[in-house]
Amino acid sequence: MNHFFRLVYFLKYAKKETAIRILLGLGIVGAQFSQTWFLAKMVIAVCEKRNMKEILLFFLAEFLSLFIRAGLIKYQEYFLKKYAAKVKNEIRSQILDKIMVLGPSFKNDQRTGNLQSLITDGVESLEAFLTQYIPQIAVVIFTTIFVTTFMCRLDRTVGLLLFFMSAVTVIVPHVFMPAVSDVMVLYWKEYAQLNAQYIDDMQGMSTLKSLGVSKKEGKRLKDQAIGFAAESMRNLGISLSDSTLITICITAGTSISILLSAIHVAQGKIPYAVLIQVLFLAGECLKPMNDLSIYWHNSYTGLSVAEELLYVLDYPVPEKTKENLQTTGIGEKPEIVLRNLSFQYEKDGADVLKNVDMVFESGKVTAIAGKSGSGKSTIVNLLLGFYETEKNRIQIDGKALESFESDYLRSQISVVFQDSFLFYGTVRDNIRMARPEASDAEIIQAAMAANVHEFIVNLPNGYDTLVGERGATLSGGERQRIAIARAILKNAPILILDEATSSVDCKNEQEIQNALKEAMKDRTTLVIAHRMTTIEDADRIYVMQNGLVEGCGTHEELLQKDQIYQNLVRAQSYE
Ligand SMILES: Nc1ncnc2c1ncn2[C@@H]1O[C@H](COP(=O)(O)OP(=O)(O)OP(=O)(O)O)[C@@H](O)[C@H]1O
Repeated sequence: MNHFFRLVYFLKYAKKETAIRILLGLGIVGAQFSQTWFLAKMVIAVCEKRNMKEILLFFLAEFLSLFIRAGLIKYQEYFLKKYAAKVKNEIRSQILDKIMVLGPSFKNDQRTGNLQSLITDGVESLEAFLTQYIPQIAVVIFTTIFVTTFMCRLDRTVGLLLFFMSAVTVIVPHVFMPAVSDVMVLYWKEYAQLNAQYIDDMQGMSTLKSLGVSKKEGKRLKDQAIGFAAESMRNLGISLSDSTLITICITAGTSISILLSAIHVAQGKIPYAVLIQVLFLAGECLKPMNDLSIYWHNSYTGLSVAEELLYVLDYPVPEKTKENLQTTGIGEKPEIVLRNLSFQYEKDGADVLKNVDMVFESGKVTAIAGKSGSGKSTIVNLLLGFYETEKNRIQIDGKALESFESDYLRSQISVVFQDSFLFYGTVRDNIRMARPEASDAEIIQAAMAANVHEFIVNLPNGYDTLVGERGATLSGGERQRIAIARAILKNAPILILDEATSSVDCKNEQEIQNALKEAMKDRTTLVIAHRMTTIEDADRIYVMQNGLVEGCGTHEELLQKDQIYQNLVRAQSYE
C-alpha cells in the first residue's frame, strides 16, 4: 500500500496533465451518459406517441452527444501519449540521476541488465497505472456522486444500489493487494533476471562460443524463460480473479437495478418510463467502473516494478554528495597527497589498500607500478570520488578530497581508463563529449596530439563516422587513442592514465607516449602502467604489492635498490 502511494506521488510532476486527463474522462462519461439518456427519452417519447418535433430533438441531442464523445475519445488518445511520455520521462530521469549520483560503486553491485529493464520496460509498465488507473479513480468518484444523485431521483433504492456497487469496484482491487504484491514482485524479478541473462549472453557471445558452452547457456536461458512464463501465469491468475469479481459485481449491479425497478413499477411506486431509463442507464452508470477494472488489470506489471524502482530511488546517497561542497580550490598544477590511506570495497572486507602514503607533486609525473591486483586502479577510483574513504586521507592542494563537489572534482581530472568506453555516435561526438563547447579545430588538434587524426580522416566519413556500441567497430588501440584525444581535449589540471597504452602496439605506444608527454606538460599526472617502458621517465615511481607501498624512487633508483621493481622489469622483458 505504501508503494501504491509512493508511485502516485510521481503524478505531481504532471499535475496539469492529470487534471486534464480527469476532465477528459469525465467529459467522455458525461457524453456517453447523455447519449444513452437521450436515447431512453426518445424511446419513451415514441412509446407515448409524443409529437415528432420532440422525438427529433431527442434524436439530434443523442447524435450530438455521440459526436462530442467520439471527439473527446480521439483527443484523449493523443493527449494520453503526451501525458504518459512526460510522466515516464520524469521517472526515468530521476532513476538515471540517482544512478549517476551513486556512481560506479552502486552500479558495480547491480546487474546491468536489471537496471536496464527497470529503466526501459519497468518504467514503461507504470504507464497504465499512473496515467489511466489513478485518474480513472477520480473519474469514478465524480461519476458515482453524479450517478447516485441522478438515479436516486428516479428510484432511490436503485441509486443507492449503484452507489454500493461503485464503491465495491474501487475497493476490491485494494483488498486483493496484499495477496498479490508478493506474486507481483516475484514476477518482475524473474523478468529482470531473464533480461539481464539475455544481455550477458549477447555481450559475452564470443566468449561463450570460444568456450564451447553456447548450447549449455542457451538451455539455461530457456529454463529461465520457462520460469518466467510460470510466474506470468501465476500473476495472470490472480489478476483475473479480481477482475472477474469486479465484472460479476458490475453485471449483478446492472441486473439487480433493472429487476428492482421492474418490481417498483409492478408495485406502482414508479412510472414505467423510469424503468426504461433505468434499463438504458444502469449499464452506463457502471461502465467507468468496468474501465477502472481493465486499467487495474493493465497496471499489474507496473505495480510489480515498484519495489525495485523505490529501492534505487531510496538508496542512501553517500554523505559527501549531500553537503555544501566546494566548487573551487583546485589550482592549475595541484599537489595530491595520500596519507595513511586504507580501503575496503566491502564493509568488513579485506583491506585492498593498507596505510598508503603517496605524494603526486605539482606539475610532475608520478607513476604507480605493481602486479595485477596490487591496488593501483583502486587509487584512481578513490581519486575520482567513486567510493568513500575515511575523511581527509586524500588531499588536493591541501584540501580534503571529500570537501569538493563531485562534479567539480571530476571536471578537474582527465582520465584514460584501460578499457576506454566509446558511445554509439560519431567519432567527433565521442571526442567532444569531454568539452561540449570545443570547436572542430580543437577536436582535430586533440586528435593529432593523440596520434589518431590520420586514422580518423581515413575512415569512410572521417570525423562523422559512426562508431558502434561501446566502440565495437574499432580495435582496442584505436578506441584508446580516441579516448586519449578526449582526455587531451578536456584540458584538466590533473591527468590520470590508467594503463592508457595497454592495448596499443609498440610503434603506436611510442607515438602516443610522445603525444602524452605534450599533454602531461604543466599538469599533475598519475600514470598506471603495465609496461615499465611507459613509466621510465616518470619523476617518481611508487611500487605497490598487495595494497602496500613497498618502494619509491626514480626508475634508475628503483632498478638499483628495489627487488619488487626489478622483478617487475625482469618479468616484462621476458614478455
Ligand atoms: N569493485 C570491486 N569490488 C570488490 N573488490 C574489488 C573491486 N575492484 C577491485 N577489487 C579488488 O581489489 C583489489 C585491487 O584491485 P585493483 O583493480 O585496484 O588492482 P590493480 O593493481 O589495478 O590490478 P590490474 O593491474 O589488474 O588492473 C583486487 O584484489 C580486486 O579483486
